This record gives sequence, C-alpha cells and structure tokens, in this order.
Amino acid sequence: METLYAILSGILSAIGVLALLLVISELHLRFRGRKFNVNGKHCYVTGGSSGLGKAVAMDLFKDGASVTIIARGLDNLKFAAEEIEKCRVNETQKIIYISSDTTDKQSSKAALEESVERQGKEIEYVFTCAGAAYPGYFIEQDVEVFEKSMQLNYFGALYTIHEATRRMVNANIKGHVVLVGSTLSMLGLVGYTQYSATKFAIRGLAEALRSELILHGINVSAYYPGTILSPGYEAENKLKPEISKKIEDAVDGLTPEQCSTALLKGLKRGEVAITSDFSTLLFRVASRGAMPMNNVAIDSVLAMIAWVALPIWRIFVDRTISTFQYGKPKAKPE
Ligand SMILES: NC(=O)C1=CN([C@@H]2O[C@H](COP(=O)(O)OP(=O)(O)OC[C@H]3O[C@@H](n4cnc5c(N)ncnc54)[C@H](OP(=O)(O)O)[C@@H]3O)[C@@H](O)[C@H]2O)C=CC1
Ligand SMILES: CCCCCCCCCCCCCCCC(=O)[C@@H](N)CO
Repeated sequence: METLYAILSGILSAIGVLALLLVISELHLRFRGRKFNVNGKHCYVTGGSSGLGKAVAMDLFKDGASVTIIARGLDNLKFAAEEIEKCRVNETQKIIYISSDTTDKQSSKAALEESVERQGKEIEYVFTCAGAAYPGYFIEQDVEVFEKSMQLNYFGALYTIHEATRRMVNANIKGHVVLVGSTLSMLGLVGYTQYSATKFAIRGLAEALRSELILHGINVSAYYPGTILSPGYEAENKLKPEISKKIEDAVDGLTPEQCSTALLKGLKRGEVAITSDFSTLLFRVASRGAMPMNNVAIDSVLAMIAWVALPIWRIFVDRTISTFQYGKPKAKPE
C-alpha cells in the first residue's frame, strides 16, 4: 500500500512539475520579445501574388499594415492587390505591387528602394514567400535544376533580406524577418533532392541570422509549412514522381489561408520556428539543435514521441520506396 502511495505521489509530482514548467515556459515565450504588431507598419511580402504570400499579405492588411507585394507577373500582382484592397481597415493603409525577380540582385534592391519611396515608410516586416519546387529524380534531373532551385529558394530570399536588414539597421528600425522553409527543411525525401537542400539552407540562414541580429534588435523567424494547397503545389505535382506523391499524401495539405493564420498565430505567440501541422512539429522538435524551443514542456514531451515515432515511420517509408522503381512499382519476381 505504501509503495503504491509513493508511486502515485511520484507520478503526481512529476505531472505537477511538468504543468508548472508548461505555464512558466508559455509565459516566457509570449513575453520574451517585442510584440508582433504590424498595425501602421510597412510589410514587404515576396511571392505576394499567389498562394501563401498572397494569404499572408491579405492577413497583414487586415491587421492594419501597409503592404508591398512582390512577384514577376503583373496580372496576378494587380489581381491580388485588388483583392487585398477589399480588406482595408483604415484610411492610411497602402497596398502597392512591384514586379521584380527575386533571383536578380539588382532587381531585388531596386524593388525595396521603390517600395520605401512609394510607401513613404521604411520596411519593418519582411516575409520571403517567393519559392518553388521542381521535384524529380536526382539522376534524371540536370544540375541546372539544382542551381535554379538554390537561386530561387535560397539566394532569392537572401538578396531581399540582406538589403532589407541593412536598411533596417541604418534607419535604426527594430524589424522582423520571416523566412519560409518547409517540412523539407528538416526531412529529406525521395524526389526532393533539388528542393530539400535549398530549404535546409533557409533553416541554417534563419538560425545564424537570428543569432546575429540580436546585435541590432531585429527578430528573425522561420515558417516550416507542410503541403500548401496553392497554385505552386498544382504546378509541382505535374513533375512529381509517384512515390513522392504517395508518401506526401499520407498527410492532408492546408489552404494558403490556413497556413497564413497559423504563421501569424506563431509570430504573435513569439515562436522562432513555426509549424502548422503535427508531422512538421514532430520533425521540428526532433531536429531542433540549439534553436529556442517554443513551449519547453510541450516540445520536450513531443520530442520523446518523435524519438520513437520518426524512426518507425522512416522504416516504413524506406520499405515503400524499395517497392518502387522510377515511379513504377517493381515487377514482382515470379
Ligand atoms: N506549396 C507547397 O506545398 C509548399 C510550399 N512551400 C514554400 O512556401 C512558399 C510559397 O509557396 P506557394 O504558396 O506554393 O507558392 P505559389 O507558387 O502559389 O506562389 C509563388 C509566388 O512567388 C512568386 N515568384 C516565384 N518566382 C519568383 C521570382 N523569381 N521572383 C519574384 N517572385 C517570384 C510567384 O509569382 P510570379 O511567378 O509571377 O513571379 C508567386 O507570387 C515557397 O517558398 C514554397 O517553397 C513550403 C512548403 C510546402
Ligand atoms: C509518426 C510520424 C508521422 C510522420 C508523417 C510524416 C509525413 C510527411 C510527409 C512529407 C511531407 C512533405 C511536405 C512537403 C511540402 C513541400 O515543401 C513541397 N510540397 C514543396 O513545395
């Protein structure tokens, strides 16, 4: 009987400590930094004419921000700006669009300058949503696909935030940089060699930059979405090997609007690494390295779950892959 009491009280104290840690950690997370508040601020969104970027631009506008959206195609930009305009909440807000190619250094710099001039306000929040995946088999794809992917997903984001953060520091603005990665920033998967590396690079950049920009009081966060049901997703599916689709289809995608809601919620909660679905959350806690945790108690419990679940999942995935060859199931031996 006494041993039973001892065990029970042990369990209860452990739960108590965990609950206390949960509350303290949540308070620390929410109050550790400057509040995310875009009202009256200039927000700059690359890829703002479609998918995630468009949804983010719209939500920022709904929160009272002045927003600049960047993309190459003018028709989509104009259409997106018209839709965003309908969400106006006050007279002073401006929505402007600029056609620019984020993979071009000069064009990126010029677009930032033009946006500041036309908005009449320095940029405080930057979201780099422009990006794309060109899935396919490693040995079948030309190296140019790898170069193009890195140029768009990594250097495209870099050119924008490099110039934007220089401007912030010069103008003494305590801004916020939000980079967009993917589940594939933390997981490598068949068909995605050309893409995963670019999104791992984004994660490395976000982590180093977060550390460095503490010097200037500028916040850096990264968003790691799973499947986004966007025009970009439809396009990449035309290239995607069947095996990649099969593995990916185990998890439902989210609409760009759902992703944007989750991203802004994470930013308002003070998260540095933001996810919007359970599997990416597991990959995050399993590969967090020394990144700041969100809620220490929740992250630690999830890390234990991930520690068991992910290797098991990996075994099943590897097995599934071994039954395929170049997209066709292997013929069974007679
Ligand atoms: N879709 C998905 O399943 C996932 C996507 N992501 C990431 O989320 C981000 C958004 O994806 P998604 O919503 O699907 O994107 P979409 O393909 O729907 O939209 C991409 C946007 O980026 C713009 N863009 C593309 N290339 C350039 C360029 N060189 N210069 C300027 N703008 C450019 C496009 O406009 P235009 O073509 O006119 O230039 C468009 O506005 C990307 O970084 C993507 O890698 C992450 C996880 C999953
Ligand atoms: C118990 C553990 C369960 C884990 C299940 C995990 C399943 C994950 C599947 C991979 C999802 C890949 C999303 C890619 C999104 C993306 O970036 C591309 N669409 C490119 O745009």
